[in-house]
Amino acid sequence: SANQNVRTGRSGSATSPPVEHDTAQKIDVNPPKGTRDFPPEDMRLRNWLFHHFREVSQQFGFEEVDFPVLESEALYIRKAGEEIRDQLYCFEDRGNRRVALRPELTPSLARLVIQKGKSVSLPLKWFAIGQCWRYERMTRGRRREHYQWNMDIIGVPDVTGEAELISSIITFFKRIGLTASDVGFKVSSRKVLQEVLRCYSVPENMFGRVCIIIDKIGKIPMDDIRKDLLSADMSEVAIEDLLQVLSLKSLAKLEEKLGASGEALSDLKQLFSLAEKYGYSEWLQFDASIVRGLAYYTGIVFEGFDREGKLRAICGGGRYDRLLSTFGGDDLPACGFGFGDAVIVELLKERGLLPELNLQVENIVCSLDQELQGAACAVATILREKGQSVDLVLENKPLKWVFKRAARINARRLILVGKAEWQKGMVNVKTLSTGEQLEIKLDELE
Ligand SMILES: CC(=O)Nc1cnc2ccccc2c1
Repeated sequence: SANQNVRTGRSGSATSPPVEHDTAQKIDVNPPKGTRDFPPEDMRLRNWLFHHFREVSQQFGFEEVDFPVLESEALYIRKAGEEIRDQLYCFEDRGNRRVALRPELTPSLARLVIQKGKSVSLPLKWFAIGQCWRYERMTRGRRREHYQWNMDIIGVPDVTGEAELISSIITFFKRIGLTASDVGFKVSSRKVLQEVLRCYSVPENMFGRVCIIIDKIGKIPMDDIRKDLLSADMSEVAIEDLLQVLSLKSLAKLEEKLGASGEALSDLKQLFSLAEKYGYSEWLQFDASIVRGLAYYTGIVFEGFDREGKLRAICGGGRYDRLLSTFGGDDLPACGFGFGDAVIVELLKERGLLPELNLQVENIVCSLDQELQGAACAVATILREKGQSVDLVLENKPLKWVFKRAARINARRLILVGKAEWQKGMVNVKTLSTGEQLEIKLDELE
Protein backbone atom coordinates (compact mmCIF):
# COMPACT_ATOMS: atom_id res chain seq x y z
CA SER A 1 0.00 0.00 0.00
CA ALA A 2 1.05 3.58 -0.45
CA ASN A 3 2.03 4.05 3.13
CA GLN A 4 4.33 1.01 3.22
CA ASN A 5 6.03 1.39 6.56
CA VAL A 6 9.76 1.11 6.51
CA ARG A 7 10.90 -0.77 9.65
CA THR A 8 12.68 1.64 11.92
CA GLY A 9 14.57 1.41 15.16
CA ARG A 10 15.96 -1.72 16.81
CA SER A 11 15.54 -5.06 15.13
CA GLY A 12 13.09 -7.62 16.66
CA SER A 13 14.07 -9.16 19.98
CA ALA A 14 15.01 -12.88 19.96
CA THR A 15 11.50 -13.89 21.17
CA SER A 16 8.96 -11.64 19.35
CA PRO A 17 9.01 -9.87 15.94
CA PRO A 18 9.47 -6.06 15.98
CA VAL A 19 6.28 -4.09 16.52
CA GLU A 20 5.47 -2.19 13.31
CA HIS A 21 5.39 1.57 13.91
CA ASP A 22 4.41 4.08 11.25
CA THR A 23 7.52 6.07 10.51
CA ALA A 24 6.85 9.58 11.78
CA GLN A 25 6.59 11.32 8.39
CA LYS A 26 6.15 15.04 9.08
CA ILE A 27 2.91 15.93 7.26
CA ASP A 28 2.19 19.47 6.06
CA VAL A 29 -0.16 20.88 8.69
CA ASN A 30 -1.43 23.61 6.39
CA PRO A 31 -4.60 23.03 4.34
CA PRO A 32 -4.29 22.56 0.57
CA LYS A 33 -3.34 25.62 -1.52
CA GLY A 34 -6.14 28.16 -1.79
CA THR A 35 -8.20 26.63 1.00
CA ARG A 36 -8.78 27.70 4.60
CA ASP A 37 -9.18 26.09 8.00
CA PHE A 38 -11.69 27.58 10.39
CA PRO A 39 -10.14 27.56 13.88
CA PRO A 40 -12.56 28.62 16.66
CA GLU A 41 -12.24 32.39 16.27
CA ASP A 42 -12.74 32.26 12.48
CA MET A 43 -15.53 29.71 12.89
CA ARG A 44 -17.38 32.08 15.25
CA LEU A 45 -17.28 34.82 12.60
CA ARG A 46 -18.40 32.40 9.90
CA ASN A 47 -21.27 31.16 12.08
CA TRP A 48 -22.25 34.75 12.82
CA LEU A 49 -22.38 35.53 9.09
CA PHE A 50 -24.30 32.37 8.21
CA HIS A 51 -26.70 32.99 11.09
CA HIS A 52 -27.66 36.33 9.50
CA PHE A 53 -27.89 34.69 6.03
CA ARG A 54 -30.31 32.13 7.47
CA GLU A 55 -32.35 34.55 9.56
CA VAL A 56 -32.94 36.86 6.59
CA SER A 57 -33.79 33.97 4.26
CA GLN A 58 -36.33 32.64 6.74
CA GLN A 59 -37.70 36.14 7.35
CA PHE A 60 -38.46 36.23 3.61
CA GLY A 61 -40.21 32.87 3.74
CA PHE A 62 -37.46 30.93 1.94
CA GLU A 63 -36.76 27.24 2.62
CA GLU A 64 -33.21 25.94 3.03
CA VAL A 65 -31.90 23.34 0.56
CA ASP A 66 -28.50 21.73 -0.02
CA PHE A 67 -26.75 19.68 -2.70
CA PRO A 68 -23.56 17.60 -3.02
CA VAL A 69 -20.35 19.62 -3.38
CA LEU A 70 -19.49 17.08 -6.11
CA GLU A 71 -21.61 17.26 -9.29
CA SER A 72 -21.46 15.91 -12.81
CA GLU A 73 -19.14 18.09 -14.86
CA ALA A 74 -21.91 18.30 -17.48
CA LEU A 75 -23.79 20.77 -15.24
CA TYR A 76 -21.17 23.42 -15.93
CA ILE A 77 -20.20 22.83 -19.56
CA ARG A 78 -21.43 26.07 -21.15
CA LYS A 79 -19.84 27.34 -24.35
CA ALA A 80 -19.90 31.07 -23.63
CA GLY A 81 -16.27 31.32 -22.54
CA GLU A 82 -16.94 31.96 -18.87
CA GLU A 83 -14.06 32.21 -16.38
CA ILE A 84 -15.95 29.75 -14.16
CA ARG A 85 -15.54 27.15 -16.92
CA ASP A 86 -11.78 27.72 -17.35
CA GLN A 87 -11.35 27.29 -13.61
CA LEU A 88 -13.57 24.24 -13.15
CA TYR A 89 -12.23 21.96 -10.42
CA CYS A 90 -13.03 18.82 -12.43
CA PHE A 91 -11.62 15.31 -12.63
CA GLU A 92 -12.40 11.75 -13.61
CA ASP A 93 -13.48 9.59 -10.68
CA ARG A 94 -12.63 5.91 -10.15
CA GLY A 95 -15.79 5.01 -12.08
CA ASN A 96 -14.47 6.98 -15.04
CA ARG A 97 -17.17 9.62 -14.57
CA ARG A 98 -16.40 13.26 -15.33
CA VAL A 99 -17.18 15.09 -12.11
CA ALA A 100 -16.51 18.55 -10.71
CA LEU A 101 -16.45 20.35 -7.39
CA ARG A 102 -19.29 22.84 -7.83
CA PRO A 103 -18.10 26.36 -8.79
CA GLU A 104 -21.56 27.81 -8.01
CA LEU A 105 -24.91 26.60 -6.58
CA THR A 106 -27.45 27.67 -9.22
CA PRO A 107 -27.01 24.67 -11.57
CA SER A 108 -27.50 22.26 -8.63
CA LEU A 109 -30.64 24.15 -7.65
CA ALA A 110 -31.91 23.93 -11.23
CA ARG A 111 -31.17 20.20 -11.26
CA LEU A 112 -33.09 19.64 -8.00
CA VAL A 113 -36.07 21.72 -9.21
CA ILE A 114 -36.30 19.57 -12.35
CA GLN A 115 -35.86 16.39 -10.30
CA LYS A 116 -38.75 17.50 -8.04
CA GLY A 117 -40.71 18.45 -11.19
CA LYS A 118 -44.48 18.43 -10.74
CA SER A 119 -44.30 17.40 -7.09
CA VAL A 120 -43.53 20.92 -5.89
CA SER A 121 -45.96 23.84 -6.08
CA LEU A 122 -44.73 27.13 -7.51
CA PRO A 123 -43.34 29.58 -6.75
CA LEU A 124 -40.36 27.94 -5.07
CA LYS A 125 -38.35 30.16 -2.72
CA TRP A 126 -35.20 28.26 -1.81
CA PHE A 127 -31.93 29.31 -0.19
CA ALA A 128 -28.63 27.52 0.31
CA ILE A 129 -25.25 28.23 1.90
CA GLY A 130 -22.54 26.09 0.38
CA GLN A 131 -18.84 25.85 -0.32
CA CYS A 132 -17.93 26.46 -3.97
CA TRP A 133 -14.66 25.65 -5.68
CA ARG A 134 -12.45 26.81 -8.52
CA TYR A 135 -9.09 25.58 -9.71
CA GLU A 136 -6.85 28.53 -10.45
CA ARG A 137 -3.19 28.46 -11.24
CA MET A 138 -1.87 29.62 -7.85
CA THR A 139 0.05 32.32 -9.75
CA ARG A 140 -2.75 34.67 -8.75
CA GLY A 141 -2.62 33.43 -5.14
CA ARG A 142 -6.39 33.71 -4.98
CA ARG A 143 -8.56 31.38 -2.97
CA ARG A 144 -9.83 28.18 -4.51
CA GLU A 145 -12.90 27.93 -2.32
CA HIS A 146 -15.43 30.20 -0.73
CA TYR A 147 -18.85 29.88 0.82
CA GLN A 148 -21.80 31.31 -1.06
CA TRP A 149 -25.25 32.26 0.16
CA ASN A 150 -27.86 31.86 -2.59
CA MET A 151 -31.53 32.77 -2.65
CA ASP A 152 -33.63 31.79 -5.68
CA ILE A 153 -37.25 32.25 -6.72
CA ILE A 154 -38.54 29.74 -9.30
CA GLY A 155 -41.82 30.27 -11.14
CA VAL A 156 -42.22 34.07 -10.95
CA PRO A 157 -41.81 35.78 -14.36
CA ASP A 158 -42.18 39.39 -13.14
CA VAL A 159 -39.47 41.65 -11.79
CA THR A 160 -41.32 41.44 -8.46
CA GLY A 161 -38.99 38.45 -7.95
CA GLU A 162 -35.82 40.46 -8.40
CA ALA A 163 -37.21 43.29 -6.27
CA GLU A 164 -37.84 40.83 -3.43
CA LEU A 165 -34.32 39.37 -3.71
CA ILE A 166 -32.72 42.82 -3.57
CA SER A 167 -34.89 43.62 -0.54
CA SER A 168 -33.58 40.49 1.23
CA ILE A 169 -29.95 41.48 0.63
CA ILE A 170 -30.62 45.02 1.87
CA THR A 171 -32.25 43.52 4.98
CA PHE A 172 -29.05 41.52 5.50
CA PHE A 173 -26.83 44.57 5.03
CA LYS A 174 -28.90 46.55 7.56
CA ARG A 175 -28.72 43.71 10.11
CA ILE A 176 -24.92 43.78 10.10
CA GLY A 177 -24.72 47.59 10.27
CA LEU A 178 -24.18 48.58 6.63
CA THR A 179 -26.21 51.47 5.18
CA ALA A 180 -26.92 52.91 1.72
CA SER A 181 -23.91 55.18 2.20
CA ASP A 182 -21.63 52.13 2.57
CA VAL A 183 -22.99 49.94 -0.22
CA GLY A 184 -25.34 50.12 -3.20
CA PHE A 185 -26.62 48.08 -6.12
CA LYS A 186 -25.87 48.63 -9.79
CA VAL A 187 -28.84 47.37 -11.77
CA SER A 188 -29.33 46.73 -15.47
CA SER A 189 -30.97 44.22 -17.78
CA ARG A 190 -29.43 41.96 -20.37
CA LYS A 191 -32.40 42.83 -22.54
CA VAL A 192 -30.60 46.15 -23.14
CA LEU A 193 -27.82 44.15 -24.78
CA GLN A 194 -30.31 41.94 -26.58
CA GLU A 195 -32.15 44.92 -28.09
CA VAL A 196 -28.90 46.49 -29.32
CA LEU A 197 -27.60 43.21 -30.78
CA ARG A 198 -30.92 42.66 -32.57
CA CYS A 199 -30.55 46.07 -34.26
CA TYR A 200 -27.33 44.73 -35.79
CA SER A 201 -28.78 41.26 -36.42
CA VAL A 202 -26.14 39.58 -34.28
CA PRO A 203 -27.21 35.90 -34.07
CA GLU A 204 -29.01 34.95 -30.80
CA ASN A 205 -26.50 32.16 -30.12
CA MET A 206 -23.79 34.81 -29.73
CA PHE A 207 -25.70 36.52 -26.87
CA GLY A 208 -24.09 34.58 -23.97
CA ARG A 209 -20.63 35.01 -25.45
CA VAL A 210 -21.05 38.76 -25.97
CA CYS A 211 -22.24 39.12 -22.35
CA ILE A 212 -19.13 37.35 -21.04
CA ILE A 213 -16.91 39.62 -23.15
CA ILE A 214 -18.73 42.75 -21.95
CA ASP A 215 -18.37 41.56 -18.33
CA LYS A 216 -14.61 41.84 -18.78
CA ILE A 217 -14.77 45.61 -19.36
CA GLY A 218 -12.56 47.16 -16.70
CA LYS A 219 -10.71 43.88 -16.21
CA ILE A 220 -8.93 43.62 -19.59
CA PRO A 221 -7.88 46.37 -22.08
CA MET A 222 -10.64 47.81 -24.29
CA ASP A 223 -8.72 46.76 -27.43
CA ASP A 224 -9.04 43.13 -26.34
CA ILE A 225 -12.74 43.70 -25.68
CA ARG A 226 -13.17 45.05 -29.23
CA LYS A 227 -11.12 42.18 -30.69
CA ASP A 228 -13.21 39.59 -28.81
CA LEU A 229 -16.46 41.25 -29.96
CA LEU A 230 -15.25 41.19 -33.57
CA SER A 231 -14.62 37.46 -33.18
CA ALA A 232 -18.20 37.15 -31.93
CA ASP A 233 -19.48 38.24 -35.34
CA MET A 234 -20.05 41.89 -34.42
CA SER A 235 -19.31 44.71 -36.88
CA GLU A 236 -17.23 47.69 -35.78
CA VAL A 237 -20.29 49.92 -36.02
CA ALA A 238 -22.26 47.54 -33.80
CA ILE A 239 -19.41 47.41 -31.29
CA GLU A 240 -19.09 51.19 -31.00
CA ASP A 241 -22.84 51.59 -30.63
CA LEU A 242 -23.01 48.84 -28.02
CA LEU A 243 -20.16 50.35 -25.99
CA GLN A 244 -21.90 53.72 -26.14
CA VAL A 245 -25.18 52.22 -24.83
CA LEU A 246 -23.29 50.40 -22.04
CA SER A 247 -21.96 53.71 -20.74
CA LEU A 248 -25.48 55.00 -20.03
CA LYS A 249 -26.29 55.68 -16.40
CA SER A 250 -29.84 57.04 -16.63
CA LEU A 251 -33.08 55.38 -17.68
CA ALA A 252 -34.07 58.59 -19.49
CA LYS A 253 -30.96 58.37 -21.69
CA LEU A 254 -31.65 54.67 -22.23
CA GLU A 255 -35.18 55.50 -23.36
CA GLU A 256 -33.79 58.07 -25.81
CA LYS A 257 -31.52 55.34 -27.19
CA LEU A 258 -33.80 52.29 -27.22
CA GLY A 259 -37.23 53.87 -27.32
CA ALA A 260 -39.94 53.22 -24.72
CA SER A 261 -41.42 50.07 -26.24
CA GLY A 262 -38.74 47.49 -25.35
CA GLU A 263 -38.95 45.05 -22.42
CA ALA A 264 -35.59 46.21 -21.05
CA LEU A 265 -36.97 49.63 -20.25
CA SER A 266 -40.32 48.41 -18.89
CA ASP A 267 -38.61 45.84 -16.62
CA LEU A 268 -36.20 48.45 -15.26
CA LYS A 269 -38.95 51.06 -14.78
CA GLN A 270 -41.05 48.52 -12.89
CA LEU A 271 -38.11 47.49 -10.74
CA PHE A 272 -37.28 51.09 -9.78
CA SER A 273 -40.91 51.77 -9.00
CA LEU A 274 -41.11 48.68 -6.76
CA ALA A 275 -37.89 49.85 -5.07
CA GLU A 276 -39.76 53.06 -4.22
CA LYS A 277 -42.53 51.04 -2.60
CA TYR A 278 -40.06 48.88 -0.62
CA GLY A 279 -38.36 52.11 0.47
CA TYR A 280 -34.92 51.17 -0.81
CA SER A 281 -34.61 53.47 -3.89
CA GLU A 282 -31.53 55.15 -2.41
CA TRP A 283 -29.70 51.78 -2.59
CA LEU A 284 -30.15 51.38 -6.37
CA GLN A 285 -28.69 52.96 -9.47
CA PHE A 286 -29.13 52.05 -13.12
CA ASP A 287 -25.81 51.18 -14.78
CA ALA A 288 -26.02 49.73 -18.29
CA SER A 289 -22.46 48.33 -18.05
CA ILE A 290 -23.56 45.68 -15.54
CA VAL A 291 -23.94 42.31 -17.29
CA ARG A 292 -22.46 39.82 -14.72
CA GLY A 293 -20.12 37.02 -15.76
CA LEU A 294 -22.51 34.08 -15.96
CA ALA A 295 -23.87 33.15 -19.37
CA TYR A 296 -27.33 32.05 -18.22
CA TYR A 297 -28.72 35.45 -17.17
CA THR A 298 -31.52 36.63 -19.47
CA GLY A 299 -33.03 39.75 -17.90
CA ILE A 300 -32.47 41.98 -14.88
CA VAL A 301 -28.94 41.69 -13.48
CA PHE A 302 -27.61 43.40 -10.36
CA GLU A 303 -24.54 43.52 -8.18
CA GLY A 304 -23.84 44.88 -4.72
CA PHE A 305 -20.84 47.22 -4.56
CA ASP A 306 -18.96 49.18 -1.92
CA ARG A 307 -19.31 52.90 -2.54
CA GLU A 308 -15.62 53.53 -1.79
CA GLY A 309 -14.92 51.41 -4.87
CA LYS A 310 -11.98 49.55 -3.27
CA LEU A 311 -13.43 46.04 -3.36
CA ARG A 312 -14.74 43.59 -5.93
CA ALA A 313 -18.51 43.02 -6.17
CA ILE A 314 -20.01 41.97 -2.82
CA CYS A 315 -22.77 39.88 -4.38
CA GLY A 316 -24.53 39.50 -7.71
CA GLY A 317 -27.60 38.00 -9.29
CA GLY A 318 -30.39 38.31 -11.80
CA ARG A 319 -32.99 36.56 -13.90
CA TYR A 320 -32.17 33.26 -15.65
CA ASP A 321 -35.36 32.18 -17.44
CA ARG A 322 -33.73 29.68 -19.80
CA LEU A 323 -31.47 27.65 -17.48
CA LEU A 324 -34.05 25.04 -16.48
CA SER A 325 -35.07 24.39 -20.08
CA THR A 326 -31.40 24.00 -21.13
CA PHE A 327 -31.24 21.20 -18.55
CA GLY A 328 -34.24 19.56 -20.19
CA GLY A 329 -36.73 20.88 -17.67
CA ASP A 330 -39.89 22.91 -18.23
CA ASP A 331 -39.48 26.50 -19.31
CA LEU A 332 -39.67 27.84 -15.76
CA PRO A 333 -38.81 31.50 -15.03
CA ALA A 334 -36.18 31.93 -12.33
CA CYS A 335 -34.12 34.59 -10.57
CA GLY A 336 -31.54 34.43 -7.82
CA PHE A 337 -28.30 35.75 -6.40
CA GLY A 338 -24.97 34.56 -5.01
CA PHE A 339 -23.29 36.24 -2.03
CA GLY A 340 -19.70 35.18 -1.22
CA ASP A 341 -18.17 35.04 2.26
CA ALA A 342 -14.94 36.84 1.33
CA VAL A 343 -15.59 40.39 0.11
CA ILE A 344 -18.21 41.07 2.78
CA VAL A 345 -15.69 40.27 5.53
CA GLU A 346 -13.11 42.57 3.91
CA LEU A 347 -15.75 45.32 3.78
CA LEU A 348 -16.74 44.84 7.44
CA LYS A 349 -13.07 45.00 8.42
CA GLU A 350 -12.68 48.25 6.46
CA ARG A 351 -15.75 49.73 8.14
CA GLY A 352 -14.78 48.51 11.63
CA LEU A 353 -17.98 46.50 11.77
CA LEU A 354 -16.57 43.06 12.53
CA PRO A 355 -18.41 41.75 15.60
CA GLU A 356 -16.57 40.95 18.87
CA LEU A 357 -17.37 37.25 19.28
CA ASN A 358 -15.98 35.54 22.34
CA LEU A 359 -16.37 32.01 23.63
CA GLN A 360 -18.97 32.19 26.39
CA VAL A 361 -19.39 29.35 28.87
CA GLU A 362 -21.68 29.86 31.84
CA ASN A 363 -19.96 27.60 34.34
CA ILE A 364 -16.59 26.04 34.98
CA VAL A 365 -16.81 23.15 37.42
CA CYS A 366 -13.86 21.59 39.21
CA SER A 367 -13.21 19.31 42.14
CA LEU A 368 -10.74 20.48 44.76
CA ASP A 369 -9.26 17.04 45.14
CA GLN A 370 -8.87 13.76 43.25
CA GLU A 371 -11.59 11.64 44.86
CA LEU A 372 -14.23 14.33 44.23
CA GLN A 373 -13.86 14.16 40.43
CA GLY A 374 -17.01 12.01 40.27
CA ALA A 375 -18.88 14.58 42.35
CA ALA A 376 -17.78 17.29 39.89
CA CYS A 377 -19.18 15.18 37.02
CA ALA A 378 -22.50 14.95 38.87
CA VAL A 379 -22.62 18.71 39.45
CA ALA A 380 -21.81 19.36 35.75
CA THR A 381 -24.65 17.03 34.73
CA ILE A 382 -27.15 18.76 37.01
CA LEU A 383 -26.31 22.14 35.45
CA ARG A 384 -26.31 20.76 31.89
CA GLU A 385 -29.71 19.17 32.45
CA LYS A 386 -30.92 22.66 33.34
CA GLY A 387 -29.68 23.75 29.91
CA GLN A 388 -26.58 25.50 31.17
CA SER A 389 -23.14 25.24 29.55
CA VAL A 390 -20.40 23.75 31.68
CA ASP A 391 -16.66 23.45 31.13
CA LEU A 392 -15.80 20.53 33.42
CA VAL A 393 -12.16 20.44 34.54
CA LEU A 394 -11.12 16.88 33.70
CA GLU A 395 -7.76 16.63 35.45
CA ASN A 396 -6.47 17.52 38.85
CA LYS A 397 -5.34 21.10 38.31
CA PRO A 398 -4.14 23.78 40.72
CA LEU A 399 -6.66 26.51 41.48
CA LYS A 400 -4.45 29.10 39.73
CA TRP A 401 -4.77 27.12 36.50
CA VAL A 402 -8.58 26.92 36.95
CA PHE A 403 -8.94 30.68 37.42
CA LYS A 404 -6.81 31.31 34.33
CA ARG A 405 -8.97 28.98 32.25
CA ALA A 406 -12.17 30.49 33.70
CA ALA A 407 -11.02 33.89 32.47
CA ARG A 408 -10.04 32.58 29.03
CA ILE A 409 -13.42 30.91 28.44
CA ASN A 410 -15.30 33.88 29.86
CA ALA A 411 -17.07 31.73 32.47
CA ARG A 412 -19.72 33.56 34.47
CA ARG A 413 -19.39 31.26 37.51
CA LEU A 414 -16.80 28.96 39.04
CA ILE A 415 -18.31 25.97 40.85
CA LEU A 416 -15.87 24.40 43.31
CA VAL A 417 -16.56 20.93 44.71
CA GLY A 418 -14.74 20.72 48.04
CA LYS A 419 -14.70 17.92 50.62
CA ALA A 420 -16.15 19.87 53.54
CA GLU A 421 -18.99 21.41 51.52
CA TRP A 422 -19.72 18.15 49.65
CA GLN A 423 -20.24 16.35 52.95
CA LYS A 424 -22.94 18.94 53.68
CA GLY A 425 -24.41 18.35 50.21
CA MET A 426 -23.19 21.81 49.13
CA VAL A 427 -20.91 23.36 46.54
CA ASN A 428 -19.05 26.63 46.39
CA VAL A 429 -20.34 29.04 43.74
CA LYS A 430 -18.15 32.00 42.81
CA THR A 431 -19.52 34.71 40.53
CA LEU A 432 -16.38 35.70 38.66
CA SER A 433 -17.43 39.23 37.70
CA THR A 434 -18.16 40.28 41.28
CA GLY A 435 -16.01 37.83 43.21
CA GLU A 436 -19.11 37.04 45.31
CA GLN A 437 -18.81 33.55 46.81
CA LEU A 438 -21.73 31.48 48.15
CA GLU A 439 -22.20 27.96 49.51
CA ILE A 440 -25.22 26.50 47.71
CA LYS A 441 -27.13 23.32 48.42
CA LEU A 442 -26.91 21.01 45.38
CA ASP A 443 -30.68 20.88 44.88
CA GLU A 444 -30.87 24.67 44.97
CA LEU A 445 -28.23 25.11 42.31
CA GLU A 446 -29.60 26.93 39.28
C1 LIG B 1 -12.85 36.79 -3.12
C2 LIG B 1 -12.93 35.29 -3.26
O1 LIG B 1 -12.41 34.56 -2.45
N1 LIG B 1 -13.56 34.82 -4.34
C3 LIG B 1 -13.76 33.50 -4.66
C4 LIG B 1 -13.11 32.44 -4.01
N2 LIG B 1 -13.32 31.18 -4.36
C5 LIG B 1 -14.20 30.86 -5.35
C6 LIG B 1 -14.45 29.54 -5.69
C7 LIG B 1 -15.35 29.25 -6.68
C8 LIG B 1 -15.99 30.24 -7.37
C9 LIG B 1 -15.74 31.56 -7.05
C10 LIG B 1 -14.87 31.89 -6.04
C11 LIG B 1 -14.63 33.21 -5.68
